[in-house]
Amino acid sequence: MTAHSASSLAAAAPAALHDHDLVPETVVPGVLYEKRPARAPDGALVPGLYNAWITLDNPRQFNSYTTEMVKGVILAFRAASNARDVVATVFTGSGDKAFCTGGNTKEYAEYYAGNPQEYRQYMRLFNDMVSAILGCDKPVICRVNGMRIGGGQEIGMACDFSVAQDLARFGQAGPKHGSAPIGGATDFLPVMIGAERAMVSGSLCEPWSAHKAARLGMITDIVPALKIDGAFVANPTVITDRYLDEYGRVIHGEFKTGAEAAAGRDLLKQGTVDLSLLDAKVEELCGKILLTFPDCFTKTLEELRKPKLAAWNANKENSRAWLALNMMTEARAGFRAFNEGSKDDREIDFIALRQALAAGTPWNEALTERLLPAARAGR
Ligand SMILES: CC(C)(COP(=O)(O)OP(=O)(O)OC[C@H]1O[C@@H](n2cnc3c(N)ncnc32)[C@H](O)[C@@H]1OP(=O)(O)O)[C@@H](O)C(=O)NCCC(=O)NCCSC(=O)C1=CCCCC1=O
Repeated sequence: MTAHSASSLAAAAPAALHDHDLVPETVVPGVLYEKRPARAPDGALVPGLYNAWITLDNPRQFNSYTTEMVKGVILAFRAASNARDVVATVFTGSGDKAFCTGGNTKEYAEYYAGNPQEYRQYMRLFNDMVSAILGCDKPVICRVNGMRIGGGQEIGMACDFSVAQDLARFGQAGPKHGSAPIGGATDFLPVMIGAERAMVSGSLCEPWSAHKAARLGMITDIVPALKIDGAFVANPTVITDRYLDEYGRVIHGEFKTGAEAAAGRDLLKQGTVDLSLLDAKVEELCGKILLTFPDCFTKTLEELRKPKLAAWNANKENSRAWLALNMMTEARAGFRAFNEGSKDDREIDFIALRQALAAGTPWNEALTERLLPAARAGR
C-alpha cells in the first residue's frame, strides 16, 4: 500500500481513540511485555503493526511464576488483546532452559503450604491467567524455548499454537510434588491428544520429548536448537533416526536409554544452544497470520478454542476449591519436600504415606514431617 492510500484510510478513523485497557501497557517485575514490529513472510518490516511478546522472566527458577508474575501475565495478555496494532501474541520464557516449570515451588512451600484460604485466592489469579490466554483477542503462540512442565505445560496448552526447540520436554509434575494437574491439563489433554495418552501424560509425571509431543499433536512444530561444530543437530538424547523397534512399536521421539543415552548426553555437553531457528519459525507463523482477515481469523480461533474452553469453564471453580484444601495435606508435604530436599532426594516417601493412610493415620504435622526427605535421611 502506498503512503498516500494508507493515510487516506487512516483519515476515516476516529480523531481520538477510546482507551479500553484496564491498565497501561507496562513491564511487571518478572514478566516482560514488548511490542515487536511485525514482519511480512518475506521478512520485510510492516509499518504500524506489531506482535506482542510476553516473556516469563525468572530463568534462575526455570521461569516458574510467582503470585506477582501471575498478575503480570494477566495484565500483559489484556494489553496484547486490546492493542489495535497487534497481530499475534507470542508467549515465551527467558533463556534456553525452560519456558516455565509451573507454580513457584519455593512460594508454594514457604507461603501457601498449610494455608488453603490464601491458596484459594492465588488460584483465582491462576484461573484468570489461563482464562486470559484462552480469551485473548489475538492468536497466541507459545514459543517453547525450553522445558514446559507442570503449570507451565498448562498455560502452554492454553495457547493456540506451540512451536518448540527440540531440547524442550513436556509434562506434569503435580502427582509427584503434591498437586493434581487440574490447572488446565486434565481439561486440555484429552481434547488435544485423546483420553488414553492424556492419562499417561497427565498422571505419571514422565516428561515427553518435543519430538513425541509434536508427533502426538500436543504442539504445532519443532525445530533443532543444538549446534555441534556450527551445524544444527536433532536432540541427541532422543530417538529421531528410526520409527519402529524390532517389534513394530513406534519409538520415534522416545528418550534413548543406556549407552545410547550417555552418548547423547555427552554430545549435548559439547554443543551450544541456538534459538535462531525457533525465532524464525515463530516469525514465519506470525507472518502467515498477518496475511489473513483479522476478524475471520479471530472468529476461527474462538470456535476452535471451544472444546478446551468448555472443559476449562466446567471444571475451574471446583479445581480451585480442591487445590486450596489440598494445601493442607499432600501439597503441604510435596512442595516442602521439593523445596527442602536435595536435587537427588526431593520427593516424599510415597510408600510410607500410603502405609500410614492404610492404617487410618490422620493428616497432621507429625505425618507431614515423617514423609519429608529430612526424616528419611534421619536428620
Ligand atoms: C523437573 C524440573 C522441572 C527440572 O529438573 P532439573 O533439570 O533437575 O533442574 P532443577 O535443578 O530442578 O531446576 C533448576 C533450578 O530451578 C528451580 N526450579 C525449577 N522449577 C521450579 C519451580 N517450579 N519453582 C521454583 N523453583 C524452581 C530449582 O529449584 C533449581 O534451583 P536451585 O536453586 O536448586 O538450583 C524440576 O525442577 C521440577 O520438578 N521442578 C518443579 C516442578 C513443579 O513441581 N512445578 C509446580 C507444579 S504444580 C503447578 O504448577 C500448579 C499450577 C496451578 C494449579 C496448581 C498447581 O499445582
